[in-house]
Amino acid sequence: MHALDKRIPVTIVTGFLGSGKTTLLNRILQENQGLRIAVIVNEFGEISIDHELVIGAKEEIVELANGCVCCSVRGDLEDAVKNVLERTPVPEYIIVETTGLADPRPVAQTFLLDDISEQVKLDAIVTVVDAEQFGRHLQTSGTTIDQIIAADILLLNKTDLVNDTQLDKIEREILDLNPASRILRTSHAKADLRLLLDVGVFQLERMQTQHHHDGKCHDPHCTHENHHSRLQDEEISSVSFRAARPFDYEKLSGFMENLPTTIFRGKGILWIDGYDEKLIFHLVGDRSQAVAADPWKEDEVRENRLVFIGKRLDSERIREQLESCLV
Ligand SMILES: Nc1nc2c(ncn2[C@@H]2O[C@H](COP(=O)(O)OP(=O)(O)OP(=O)(O)O)[C@@H](O)[C@H]2O)c(=O)[nH]1
Repeated sequence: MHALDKRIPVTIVTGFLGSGKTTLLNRILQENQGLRIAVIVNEFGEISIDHELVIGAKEEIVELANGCVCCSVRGDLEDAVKNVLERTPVPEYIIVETTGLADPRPVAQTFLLDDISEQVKLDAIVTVVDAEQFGRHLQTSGTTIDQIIAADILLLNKTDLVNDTQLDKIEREILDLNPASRILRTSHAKADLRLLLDVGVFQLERMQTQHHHDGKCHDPHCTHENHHSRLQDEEISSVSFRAARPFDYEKLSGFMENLPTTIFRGKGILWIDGYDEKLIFHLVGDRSQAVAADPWKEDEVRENRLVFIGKRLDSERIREQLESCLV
């Protein structure tokens, strides 16, 4: 901590869907066990899943399950920050993980409000970039560009999935958009946390001078409607599915192998017939992964929770198909 400034540092972690934000968050929580970190997560979609995917420090997590992504989150975020500041003992550090579809700048504005900035100082906006999906993400959503432009620090993540030539090319593209950003290359978000936390690199000027590339939302107090309609322009939506019965493994595998290509992110906590463990499911682009987690606890109500995010999704059809995979 800087000796003269006693305010609590805040890091905003942003980055497109599936880029590795929660992976980074878990790394920070695991490696910084001595530090009292409060975490505020905000996710896209009505079903809360992220909460469970963040390891440890559960009681320190405040979740903003607002179903939408955006600017209107500021009111909720303000409340969440105030709530965190009222805790005893007060946290020594705050991390906010935005949804993959959020422009981090309105989130950052919250920390510049007078009553909050007395106690809290914005340390850095950290943007996680998925090196493998970078090109696709740029095409999918203008938000990717917003997130890169807003970054003080960029984590070029998933370096294990692409070669050095590709990484150099992405780095050049990033620097074209944001020449002042610091870029750290990482695999599984393994960054040196000394370069990431409490580094004091947030630049107010960046927020004031650089505006949206698409001509929308120039006002820092931009409205929910504004951002919401932008998502509609981009036709991005989410489909949530919840069921109190288990999935049949074979049927579900068949469904997952034939997902529409317009889905670019999926995640879920799965209850599979015959398995005692929860299965954590991730889909990013066309790469999917299912990992066994802790067993269901005896007093825990078993259920399936899944969310898919993509463009022009036929939600009825996806729900029907999932329904037919249940036992
Ligand atoms: N191969 C590889 N996989 C990674 C890396 N980082 C994260 N992943 C995987 O990518 C998937 C998504 O990671 P998350 O950390 O959940 O991504 P996120 O940005 O929090 O996702 P959203 O909350 O949906 O925006 C998971 O399956 C991770 O295990 C990496 O560097 N390499």
